[in-house]
Amino acid sequence: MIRLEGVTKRYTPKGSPALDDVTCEIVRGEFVFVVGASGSGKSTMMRLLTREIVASTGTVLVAGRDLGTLTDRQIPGLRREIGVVFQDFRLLEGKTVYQNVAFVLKVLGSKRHQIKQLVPEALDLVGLEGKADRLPDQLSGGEQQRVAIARAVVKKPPILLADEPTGNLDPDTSAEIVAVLSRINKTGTTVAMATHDQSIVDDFKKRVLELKDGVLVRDEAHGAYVQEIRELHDTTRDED
Ligand SMILES: Nc1ncnc2c1ncn2[C@@H]1O[C@H](COP(=O)(O)OP(=O)(O)OP(=O)(O)O)[C@@H](O)[C@H]1O
Repeated sequence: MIRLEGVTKRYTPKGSPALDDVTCEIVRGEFVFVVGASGSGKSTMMRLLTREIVASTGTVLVAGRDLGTLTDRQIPGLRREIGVVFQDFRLLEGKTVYQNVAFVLKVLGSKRHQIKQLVPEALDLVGLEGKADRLPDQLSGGEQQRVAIARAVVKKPPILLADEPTGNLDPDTSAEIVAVLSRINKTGTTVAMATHDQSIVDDFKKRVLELKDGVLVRDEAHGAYVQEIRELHDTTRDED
């Protein structure tokens, strides 16, 4: 579904790499947290996957496409396969919740009857039933992020990328948002979420990819935000 092979990204030819020789694979249906300090390369990884930026070296494969050889005309096809959610919800302020979500389908050329079916389905999935006619400024931050998630998944993409989706939310609301992402993952969507929210990562116990200065330093199933010292002791004991 997603595969990085020896991927390095430099924003400037002589600068240090934002991603440094990263190799990893995310298979269909997985939920992965990408963690690391500010500047470690999380957003860079997300932006490579949507072909917003291109790798300096290495191969990025997404939904069966090699993004290094993708032509400009093939980019819309890639973007149909990927829903994206950001920290700053990026909603259209003058449009209602319903219109914000329907807008994506209109741009894609969906028929009216499809829009009428798919938008309420997406709003139900994120727990926004009954709020379709509100404007974004009549919603809480958590509700606005739910709209952004509904908008990302209404076209039923196989992949959902979320870049710090809880960065503007309080801890309880953050947990609700990740629960929504987890529910979407259970419908079969592959989810990758960049975050530096330690309690979220520790509570949800998903696969963790950790970046440090652009290097992938950890890839752990059911991981915590920080690698536990206890595990290191256990490993040492196992080796005795
Ligand atoms: N457009 C750009 N031009 C030049 N350097 C950039 C650009 N975008 C990011 N960088 C640099 O690349 C490195 C990785 O940045 P990136 O935004 O991927 O990190 P991050 O882990 O997402 O950080 P944060 O958690 O603060 O969003 C940083 O050193 C950053 O300064």
